[in-house]
Amino acid sequence: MAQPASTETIFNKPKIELHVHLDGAIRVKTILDVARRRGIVLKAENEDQMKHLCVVHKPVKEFTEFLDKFEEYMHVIAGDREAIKRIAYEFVEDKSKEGVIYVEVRYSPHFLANTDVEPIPWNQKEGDVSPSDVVHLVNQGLAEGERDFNIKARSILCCMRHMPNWSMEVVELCKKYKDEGVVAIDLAGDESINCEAQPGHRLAYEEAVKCGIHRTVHAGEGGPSSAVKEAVEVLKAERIGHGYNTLDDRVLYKQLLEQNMHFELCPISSVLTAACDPDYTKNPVVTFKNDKANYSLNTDDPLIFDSTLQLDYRTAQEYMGFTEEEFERLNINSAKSSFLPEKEKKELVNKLYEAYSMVENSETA
Ligand SMILES: O=c1[nH]cnc2c1ncn2[C@@H]1O[C@H](CO)[C@@H](O)[C@H]1O
Repeated sequence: MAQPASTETIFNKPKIELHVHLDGAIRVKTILDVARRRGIVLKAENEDQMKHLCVVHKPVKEFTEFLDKFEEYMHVIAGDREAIKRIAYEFVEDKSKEGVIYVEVRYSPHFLANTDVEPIPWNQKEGDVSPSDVVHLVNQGLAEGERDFNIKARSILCCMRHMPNWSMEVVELCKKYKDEGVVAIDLAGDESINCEAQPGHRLAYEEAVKCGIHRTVHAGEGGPSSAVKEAVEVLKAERIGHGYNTLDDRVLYKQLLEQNMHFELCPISSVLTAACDPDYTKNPVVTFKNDKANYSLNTDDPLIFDSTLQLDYRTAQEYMGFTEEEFERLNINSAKSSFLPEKEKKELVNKLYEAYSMVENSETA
């Protein structure tokens, strides 16, 4: 994989990030600290060794090879109240250092729980941290981070493709914690195993529509364009996670461009998960940009890709022809496509106009 040559800071201005997994954005040091405190023996003794276990350096052969990386460390954090709160807090600090002023972070509450979850994930013993406790702990960590680092952080709860039985609980948690910063539901995991959404997912998304919970869906990343169509038409997705393979269906793509559908694009992730061609100049992100689509640029899983938002922006600039103007345009579109209530969204958009010294103009996007 080509690595950008320059080290200068690209687009050193306020940014929005809409697609990043909390459990794919944990500090390596934190994994080691928590393992030590809990007496969990890892295959790694230091940060370098741990990084070696968690990081995908070149495009994987199978998407599952990427998802398997989570197995290296999730059992360390899951079921531990202090650790769950800590990763959320540290996440906000890391994002503030990257110049992000608004972030929507996503995770599966079930993946971090050790009770009231069937099956209990990561070979954990039963404990006392339920999916609901997880959401409350993450909310606390994010709120403390917001206060200390002066950025706004909201969260999205993930259903998992292979666990349709969890999805109704996920939407119930979205409802329960609406006032604590949970803004939407997502469907993540391996699309290729289970491309058509199971009834459990469909029912959860119907409930989300009914209750005014915002919706995004991972689709058209490893899966085909039909998964994107289903996400939009059946699951009523308001944004698409990744969506690269939408481009295979020109009619659908044109329709989504006309609808101003927001695509949550993740350049480095798209190459390392082998969703896209390893040659960045041929990446679908270039087409979305050239067509002036509505999209965001995101890290997805910075721990696993050993990346930062800066690296995604630099890659976009060096290999995909991104300009300062395009970075501004896409961030304004990202703010407009955020799942914030209208008033807060407007404030966020205005903050960007101000930071970019632009006059508000509804034609800009
Ligand atoms: O790029 C991705 N595509 C699909 N699923 C993903 C991706 N990155 C992470 N996860 C999955 O979402 C879960 C909740 O955060 C993660 O545990 C991982 O299994």
